[in-house]
Amino acid sequence: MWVFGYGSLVWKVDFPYEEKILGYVKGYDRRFYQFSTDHRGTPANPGRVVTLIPGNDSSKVYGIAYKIKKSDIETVLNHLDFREKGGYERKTVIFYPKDKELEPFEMTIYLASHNNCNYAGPANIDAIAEQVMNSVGPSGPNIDYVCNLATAMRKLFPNVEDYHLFNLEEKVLNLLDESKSK
Ligand SMILES: N[C@@H](CCC(=O)N[C@@H](CS)C(=O)NCC(=O)O)C(=O)O
Repeated sequence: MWVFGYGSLVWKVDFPYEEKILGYVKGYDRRFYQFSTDHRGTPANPGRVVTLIPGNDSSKVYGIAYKIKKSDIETVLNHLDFREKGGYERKTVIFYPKDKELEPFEMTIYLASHNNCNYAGPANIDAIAEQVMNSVGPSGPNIDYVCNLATAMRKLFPNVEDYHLFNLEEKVLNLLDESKSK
């Protein structure tokens, strides 16, 4: 079994896997449109984390496909179902390896759709940055989530642009600098 990571599963891999492949899924865009009340925020002060929203024919979301050993599947799925309990559901998508020698194949993805209870939806990027700056949850500050993802994506896919992610990272880091200079 394969699982696709496009958010915290890119930089926080707390489950066993036997192989990983870089690549992308088509027809989606990665957006900070999901409230996090159990990892990067609280019910009273939710943070914002990523999900995937329908994009256009040229949309691609890059990430990592992890191959789960047969004997680990039940344990890993139980673990990820709990970790992603804040509104994510398992879906099946086609994964396109970055290595064109490899054929596309089906795999599992955790996706928070627009009708889940924690769906935050679109917002002004400055408002999202403010929310990130002011949110912390059981897994740590929301700013760490944004910066860890941006850093990991730059390292793994140095030639891939993700304006939404890197613009948010820049806004959040600017707010951090301003708060330090006060
Ligand atoms: N399904 C996404 C993960 C989305 C996500 O980041 N989920 C949050 C739940 S709010 C998470 O696991 N956070 C762990 C953390 O913030 O440390 C992926 O494929 O990477």
